[in-house]
Amino acid sequence: MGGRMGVIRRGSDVTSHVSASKCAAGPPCLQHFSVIRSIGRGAFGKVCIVQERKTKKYFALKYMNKRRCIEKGVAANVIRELTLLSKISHPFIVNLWYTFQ
Ligand SMILES: Nc1ncnc2c1ncn2[C@@H]1O[C@H](COP(=O)(O)OP(=O)(O)OP(=O)(O)O)[C@@H](O)[C@H]1O
Repeated sequence: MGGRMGVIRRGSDVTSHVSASKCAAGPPCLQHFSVIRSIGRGAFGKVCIVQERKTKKYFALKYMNKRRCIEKGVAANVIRELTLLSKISHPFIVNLWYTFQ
């Protein structure tokens, strides 16, 4: 997905996610998921439910336009959020499962 990055989260109400043959065994990428439907929108990204082709589990995928984040001066904030989420495990905070771009 050129110019965009995806963040895979697993939320309390969205639990479960592919494998396009070429990258089935590789690192997570958009081709590993089927997009089900849009569920939300934030200041710099959109969120949709996706299903992992291999496991059939559903996740919330947040995707954003990298150029727009840079132009608006929020890239550092996005990276800070990702860094924090990757270290946090709490029942009241969405868990970060994968990131890719
Ligand atoms: N894991 C999730 N499960 C269900 N819905 C979600 C999940 N993550 C995000 N959403 C929905 O998508 C919306 C946008 O989320 P997003 O994280 O992009 O923005 P935000 O945190 O609300 O605001 P900001 O853009 O300022 O960070 C949320 O308000 C929520 O409705």
